[in-house]
Amino acid sequence: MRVAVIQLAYTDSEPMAERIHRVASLVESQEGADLVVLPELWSAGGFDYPAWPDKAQDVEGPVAQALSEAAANLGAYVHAGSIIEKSGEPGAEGRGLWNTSMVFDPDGELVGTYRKIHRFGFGNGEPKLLEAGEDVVVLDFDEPSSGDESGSNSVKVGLATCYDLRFPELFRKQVDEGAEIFVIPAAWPAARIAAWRTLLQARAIENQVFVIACNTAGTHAKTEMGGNSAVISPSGEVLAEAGRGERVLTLDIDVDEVRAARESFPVLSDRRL
Ligand SMILES: O=C(O)CCC(=O)C(=O)O
Repeated sequence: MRVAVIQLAYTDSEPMAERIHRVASLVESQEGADLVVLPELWSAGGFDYPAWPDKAQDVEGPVAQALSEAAANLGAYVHAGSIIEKSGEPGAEGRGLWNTSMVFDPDGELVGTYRKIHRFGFGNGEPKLLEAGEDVVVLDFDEPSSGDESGSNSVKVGLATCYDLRFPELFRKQVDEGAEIFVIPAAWPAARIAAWRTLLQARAIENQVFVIACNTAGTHAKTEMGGNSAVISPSGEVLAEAGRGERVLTLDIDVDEVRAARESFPVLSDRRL
């Protein structure tokens, strides 16, 4: 499976409509990719809290339309990062806004959404403005190359977002639902990038999965983003890693390595529940 991780940089001065257009073109240019991944809240601005209500949209809004079209034109799965989702239903706390990831299939169909469960901000930002997601999401992707020995040719992909990375129990739940890859878009600041790198490796090692993590670059809302998007193997090897600036990481991963790692070192079967 060829993966393209688009570590996007943006500033406060780029209007949202232009950014959507730029990002959709970048996605479409990833020829040969089977899965393209974008960062968290790139359209609304990860730390631009005051802008969120105005930039909120539903899962059929401008970001969804542009990325659905890009996925279909490219013929690849696209994890569109996340949007500030505004829904007609208010939600448990009456706010009606969520930090929601969207995934499109190679026909451009929306095949999954994930509402971020752990809200970041310690009383400000997400906990003040957004609802918390409630559902663990693991999607089935068609594997592009031939299937494994059992004849199966689908891959199970678990979704999480940024701050969720600090909550290992979410990822264990995904593993219990069969996850072989975790896809994690983020707007993780430079100030804590050492923790990001360590936690990505930890989640890969302890769950024996591929981790595909797409962070934001650049500085917006006075917050410098940390970059260091990465793809990590089921044994914790960093297969590709970006630096601080805008960059696309492209590489092939073999999902059979997950099954092989779990067979040769069956640590998950030693869990005591
Ligand atoms: O946990 C962190 O240090 C960063 C989390 C974050 O920025 C987010 O979830 O948006």
